[in-house]
Amino acid sequence: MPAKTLEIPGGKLSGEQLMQLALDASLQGIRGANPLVGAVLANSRGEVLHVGWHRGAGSPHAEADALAQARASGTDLRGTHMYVSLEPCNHTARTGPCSRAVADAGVSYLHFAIGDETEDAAGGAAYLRSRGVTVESGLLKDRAEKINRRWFAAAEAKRPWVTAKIASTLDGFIAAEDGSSQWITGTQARADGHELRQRADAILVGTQTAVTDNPRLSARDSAGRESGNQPLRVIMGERDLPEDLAVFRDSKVLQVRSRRPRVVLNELYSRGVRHLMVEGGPTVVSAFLRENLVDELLWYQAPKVLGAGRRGVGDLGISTLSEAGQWEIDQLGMQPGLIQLGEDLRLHLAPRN
Ligand SMILES: NC(=O)C1=CN([C@@H]2O[C@H](COP(=O)(O)OP(=O)(O)OC[C@H]3O[C@@H](n4cnc5c(N)ncnc54)[C@H](OP(=O)(O)O)[C@@H]3O)[C@@H](O)[C@H]2O)C=CC1
Ligand SMILES: Nc1c(N[C@@H]2O[C@H](COP(=O)(O)O)[C@@H](O)[C@H]2O)[nH]c(=O)[nH]c1=O
Repeated sequence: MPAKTLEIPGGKLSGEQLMQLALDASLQGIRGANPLVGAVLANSRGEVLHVGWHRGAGSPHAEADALAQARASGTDLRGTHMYVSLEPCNHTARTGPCSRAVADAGVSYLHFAIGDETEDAAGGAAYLRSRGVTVESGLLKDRAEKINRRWFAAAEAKRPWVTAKIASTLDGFIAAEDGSSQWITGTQARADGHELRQRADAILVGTQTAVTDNPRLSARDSAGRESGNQPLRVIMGERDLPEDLAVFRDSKVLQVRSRRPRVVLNELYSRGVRHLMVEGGPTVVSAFLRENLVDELLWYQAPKVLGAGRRGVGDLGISTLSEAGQWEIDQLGMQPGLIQLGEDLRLHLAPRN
C-alpha cells in the first residue's frame, strides 16, 4: 500500500526533475537493513524510459529494478542516462554489484544525489568511471540526505537499523495486572507484525518476556506456518534460561548476556544483522529508547481499556513535559503513517530530531 502513487511525467525533463522522480520513486520502498533508493533511466533527450526502486533487503536494488524493466521491454540502453538517489553499490551482497550492471547495460551517463560511504558498498562511482561512464553527483543532495538521514547515522555508527514494536491497549498497557497479554491486538495486527518479523534480520525480546510469554519469535503466515525469511531470535539479559523454552526449539537463536543495548547491537552487527526488531518487553524497549536507539516505532493500539497493568514503556527518567520524547508520523516510505488493521490502529513513527 504505497503512501502515494508515483506519477511519471512525460516529455523532456531536466536533470533536477529526473532526480526528483528518482527520489519520489525511492519513497515507494521499505527502509530496514537497506536505505530507500530510487533510479530513473532516461534517454539522452531527458525522456523517462524506466523508473525503479528498492523494495527492501534481498530484493533487487533500484538500479537493477530499472534495468530489469528495460530488459523485459527490450529497451536499448546504449547511450542512456541514469539518475539515482544513492551512488550505485560496488559489492556483491544479497544481490550483485549495481556499478557493473549499469556499465554492462551501456548507460553512458550517471548522476547520483549522494555518495554511498558504507564500508561494504562504496566505490561505485570510481568503478563506473573506469568503465568509461561519465559520472556526476549532488543534484537534490539535501532532500536525498533527509530521506535516509537516520539510516545513514545507524550505518555510520556500525549498528543495525532498529525498529521497535509495541502492542498496547488504548491506555498504553501491554499486559494486564495478572500478566495476561495474549492477545491484546487482533489477528490482522498480529499478522502485520509477522510480516515485519519476516523483513527483519533479527528479533529481540528480554529474558522476562522469553520466560513469561514463552514466545516462538518466528515469522508465520495466517495459517500459523513458518513463512519466508526467519529472523535470528535474540534474547537480551543476564540470567540463565530454561532450556525447554519454545524459542530454543530452533537453531537460529542467540542469548546476549548483557543489559546494555549498545553491547547487544555491536554483537548483532558483527554477526551481520543490519535490521533488528525489538519486540519488548517494556524494560528492554525503554533501555533502547533511553539511549535514542530506536529508529522507527510501530505502535499497535487495540480499542481496549485496562486502567492498570504493565505499561508499554517504563521509566525513562523524564519528569516534565518539555523533556518528553518527541515522535512524528513517518511520512516517508511505503509503510503508511497510520492504518487500521481490523479493529486496531497502527502508528508508524519516527523520532523527531
Ligand atoms: N504487548 C506487547 O507488545 C508485549 C508485551 N510483553 C509483555 O511484557 C512483559 C515482560 O516485560 P518486562 O518485565 O519489561 O521484561 P523484558 O522482556 O523487557 O525483560 C526484562 C529482563 O531483561 C533483562 N534486561 C535486559 N536489558 C535490561 C536493561 N537494560 N535493564 C534491566 N534489565 C534488562 C533483565 O533480566 P536479566 O536478569 O536476565 O538480566 C530484565 O529483568 C510480559 O508480561 C510480556 O507479556 C512483552 C513483549 C511485547
Ligand atoms: N501480546 C501481543 C504481542 N506480543 C508479542 O508477541 C510475542 C509472542 O510471539 P509468538 O510466540 O511468536 O507468537 C510476545 O512475546 C510479545 O513479544 N504482540 C502483538 O502484536 N499483539 C499482542 O497482543
